[in-house]
Amino acid sequence: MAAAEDWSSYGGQIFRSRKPPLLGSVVVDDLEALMKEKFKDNPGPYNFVAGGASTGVTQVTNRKAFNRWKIVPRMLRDVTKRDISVTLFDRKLPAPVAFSPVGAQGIFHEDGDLASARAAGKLGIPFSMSTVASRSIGQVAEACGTGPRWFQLYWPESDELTASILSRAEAAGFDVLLLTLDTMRVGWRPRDLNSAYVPMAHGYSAQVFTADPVFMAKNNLPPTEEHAPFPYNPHEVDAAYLSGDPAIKQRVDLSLHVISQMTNGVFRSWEDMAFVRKTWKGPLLLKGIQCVEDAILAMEHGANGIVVSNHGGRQLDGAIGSLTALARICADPRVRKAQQLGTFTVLFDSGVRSGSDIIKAIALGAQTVLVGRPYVYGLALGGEAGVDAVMRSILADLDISLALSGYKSISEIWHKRDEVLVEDDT
Ligand SMILES: Cc1cc2nc3c(=O)[nH]c(=O)nc-3n(C[C@H](O)[C@H](O)[C@H](O)COP(=O)(O)O)c2cc1C
Ligand SMILES: O=C(O)C(=O)c1ccccc1
Repeated sequence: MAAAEDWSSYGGQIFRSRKPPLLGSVVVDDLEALMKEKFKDNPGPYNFVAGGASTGVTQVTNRKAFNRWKIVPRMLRDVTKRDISVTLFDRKLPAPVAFSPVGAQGIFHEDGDLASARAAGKLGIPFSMSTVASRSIGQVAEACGTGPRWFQLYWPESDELTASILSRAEAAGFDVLLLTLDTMRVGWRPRDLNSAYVPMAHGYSAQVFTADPVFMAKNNLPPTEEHAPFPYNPHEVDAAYLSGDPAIKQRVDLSLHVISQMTNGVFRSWEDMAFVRKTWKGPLLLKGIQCVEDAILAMEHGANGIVVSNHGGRQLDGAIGSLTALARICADPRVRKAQQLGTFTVLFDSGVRSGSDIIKAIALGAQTVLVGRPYVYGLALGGEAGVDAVMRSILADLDISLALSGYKSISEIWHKRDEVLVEDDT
């Protein structure tokens, strides 16, 4: 592992360069607006990433939940030397930060998932590859380089297919599995409905499957590493499909078969978990947990941890804010004890945008947070370099915020919840 980076120096580099930051702003909301502008003639991909479920209230609640807690900074403490690294599953990570799994990245940039995986790998931050990625398992694994590789599973109906995907992910060096539970069917998303656009229907999220021998054998085809092109125009894809263009027709039809395998409205049960637990030997985390009872059930069914998440407010509208759920789950003495013993790991996502957000999540009991939309805006605006810029900004903000709070390390924050935070929703 390289010498610890001084993440806080990122701002100084910008000032010395006398040039605005790479993407024009280091503010996530600005990047969202810049992406909207860039995609104004083809708004589907922007609507897809920026939108939430139904009225959008849970997406807003996720952000508001952070405001319910405030950090109480301490002065005159020796925090010149700090360490924002953490250890997860016996591996040292540079920061308590990972990439959330995001499907269909090929709709945002020509390099798709490869750009994000390369940026993650060079930073040494875990990249979570989605089941509905736009590139194959082998391609993403290579792009991660020496960085940690996590794999996210949307649970296929066929056990044979599940076993095939998991064994290929393991063979490609993915060593942590996130099993997403909150998307047995995709939520009601008005923005996607209004633009009549989802990437699945255009063949941008089937590459894990089209490279899979079991899936392709069921369709009487050989596995392929090919992927859909960029730039693309969904109207051209539709027109080609309707006119019977055989290549496009095959891509879209296979993509529809993928949907019929998962996110298809067939809901699984806790009993079904035994198969995934038996099939995946490494750490297994359940993504989408929002209450204490389900965290305990996760433990009882042999999961090694959870990702407290509401999918960035994209699934159940009106759901509890994810940070509020985190606080309730980690206040439970059984969860806390298992975390301390190292037998259960609690990660968090949905709404993380800044360094202070990360400090709050850690103080409330998360061991690492995942970041979703912010890096996608970086990808859409600047490919690999754009993703790198977004993540470096968040890490710099985290390191500086840790110092200004008067703490030296992430574990100090984790152990001192009552000292670090006060409840105050002004
Ligand atoms: C465009 C997009 C695609 C996503 N695709 C997946 C996916 O394939 N699998 C998954 O488990 N979660 C997926 N998510 C949810 C993220 O993993 C994560 O839970 C969420 O984005 C976190 O909230 P944030 O965007 O506010 O950081 C997706 C989110 C977005 C924005
Ligand atoms: O949009 C999502 O949140 C998501 O999980 C997904 C589902 C299918 C394809 C791409 C992304």
